[in-house]
Amino acid sequence: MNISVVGTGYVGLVTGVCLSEIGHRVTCIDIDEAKVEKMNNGISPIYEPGLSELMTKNIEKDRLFFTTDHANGFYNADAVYIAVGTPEKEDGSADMKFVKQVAIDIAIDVSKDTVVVTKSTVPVGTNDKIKEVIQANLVNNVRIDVVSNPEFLKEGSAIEDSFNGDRIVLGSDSEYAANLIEEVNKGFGVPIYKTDIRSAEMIKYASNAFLATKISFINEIANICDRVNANVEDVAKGMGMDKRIGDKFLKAGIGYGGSCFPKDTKALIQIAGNVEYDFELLKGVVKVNQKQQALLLDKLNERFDSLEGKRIAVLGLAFKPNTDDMREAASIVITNNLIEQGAEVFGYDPIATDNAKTLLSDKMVYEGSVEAAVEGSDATLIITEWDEIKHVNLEVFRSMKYPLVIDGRNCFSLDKMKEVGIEYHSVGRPTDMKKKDYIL
Ligand SMILES: NC(=O)c1ccc[n+]([C@@H]2O[C@H](COP(=O)([O-])OP(=O)(O)OC[C@H]3O[C@@H](n4cnc5c(N)ncnc54)[C@H](O)[C@@H]3O)[C@@H](O)[C@H]2O)c1
Ligand SMILES: O=c1ccn([C@@H]2O[C@H](COP(=O)(O)OP(=O)(O)O[C@H]3O[C@H](CO)[C@@H](O)[C@H](O)[C@H]3O)[C@@H](O)[C@H]2O)c(=O)[nH]1
Repeated sequence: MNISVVGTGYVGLVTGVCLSEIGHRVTCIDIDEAKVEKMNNGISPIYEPGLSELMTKNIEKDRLFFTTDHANGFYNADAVYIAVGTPEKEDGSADMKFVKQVAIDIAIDVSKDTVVVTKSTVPVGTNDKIKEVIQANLVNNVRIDVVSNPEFLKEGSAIEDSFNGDRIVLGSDSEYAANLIEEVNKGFGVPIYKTDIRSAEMIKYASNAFLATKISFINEIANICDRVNANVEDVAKGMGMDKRIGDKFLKAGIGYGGSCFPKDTKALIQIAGNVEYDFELLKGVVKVNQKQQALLLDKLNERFDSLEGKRIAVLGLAFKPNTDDMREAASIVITNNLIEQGAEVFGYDPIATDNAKTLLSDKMVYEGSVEAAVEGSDATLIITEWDEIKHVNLEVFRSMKYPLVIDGRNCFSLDKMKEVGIEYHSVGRPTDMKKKDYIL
């Protein structure tokens, strides 16, 4: 089929590339000229494992195109996918300005019967509004149906998730449109769940809120483990063996970041508030996450009287491994605070440094390797569990002024760190060693 995808961010580009991989003719549209020029030259504007290769392959097969021109991009489209951003507004609600603009673009430029498919995460009721806006501005005499098709991919494994997802959710009030989009997705071989529009929209928010709840829950348990000398990794393993609980998303650390959980939890609180419902549990989840992001700072401040003039190495800046995405990364809160306290901060990330430079303080120093960041530092903080960081030769920490590692992602074995003689603090795992016990 002929498909247009509007927005070529993490969701739009992955969607467009994967739809072309299963045989559709896909045109991706973006208003960002620099991005479109890059993509037309076969370069992916984002880092996502496997994306560049699939992109090049499908451009060469003549079934993947990029343009800034909506009319050209919509030409002959059987379906138009909306994949633009829905960022957080100041009050926590989702900003629909990009989605609204796309609805108007569709109304003006679509020239044949089309199914509009919303991939963006949008508040309950938005797809009905999208249809209203399109109908109110429609230039040509064409039929428009709407399908809510929320996206569940994770950054860093987006391609893998697209072909091996747990489900594809399609919400529509038109049987014809739902069946057409079911047909479009058949090539993914992922189970398809059809429902009404509002339930589909709610499935997305409820799923993200539930996953965020699991993370905040295990982080609270970790904080208690810290105080009672239990090991949260063993606790999570033992809990996860119960199939009703499941073993996923129980990794304790310094909280969730990224472009989705932080904004979607707040948006759901607003969605509930709009119908006078106080979502108390989710408010707690958000509060716990804010507290958790400061955990490494608390541990560091307990350890030093003052951070003034201290050299602190920060390993990992992206919000999670295998992505260059810095949105809502814990590194933002942590490095800003360190710099405010007068520390000199030396950061290293294998991929996200360019994006970090646009977001972090200009007092940050960026190094090209773990070794360079760590050397001569008073403390090393681990923020993102990149493989390169998890598998670093532990001897590297001996090049610090004093080998003190505070790990927000539980990357290293407690026994190994003790054996090598590194003062090591992690999240929810017992540390029985005092400073004097460490080999210098
Ligand atoms: N990032 C994720 O992992 C993820 C996963 C699932 C769902 N989502 C949801 O998907 C949506 C998109 O997220 P993202 O991270 O891909 O966003 P993004 O910010 O990375 O990309 C959005 C793109 O849309 C383009 N755009 C804006 N207005 C446009 C217009 N009128 N016409 C054409 N292009 C336009 C922007 O230039 C940008 O390239 C959001 O609602 C998000 O919540 C994101
Ligand atoms: O056990 C865990 C799992 C994750 N995280 C953190 O949670 C955040 C989000 O991680 P992840 O969910 O893997 O990445 P995202 O790309 O943000 O994906 C989430 O958000 C997307 C956007 O809505 C959804 O599509 C995905 O299904 C959902 O997992 C990151 O900061 C992780 O470090 C933890 O702290 N502990």
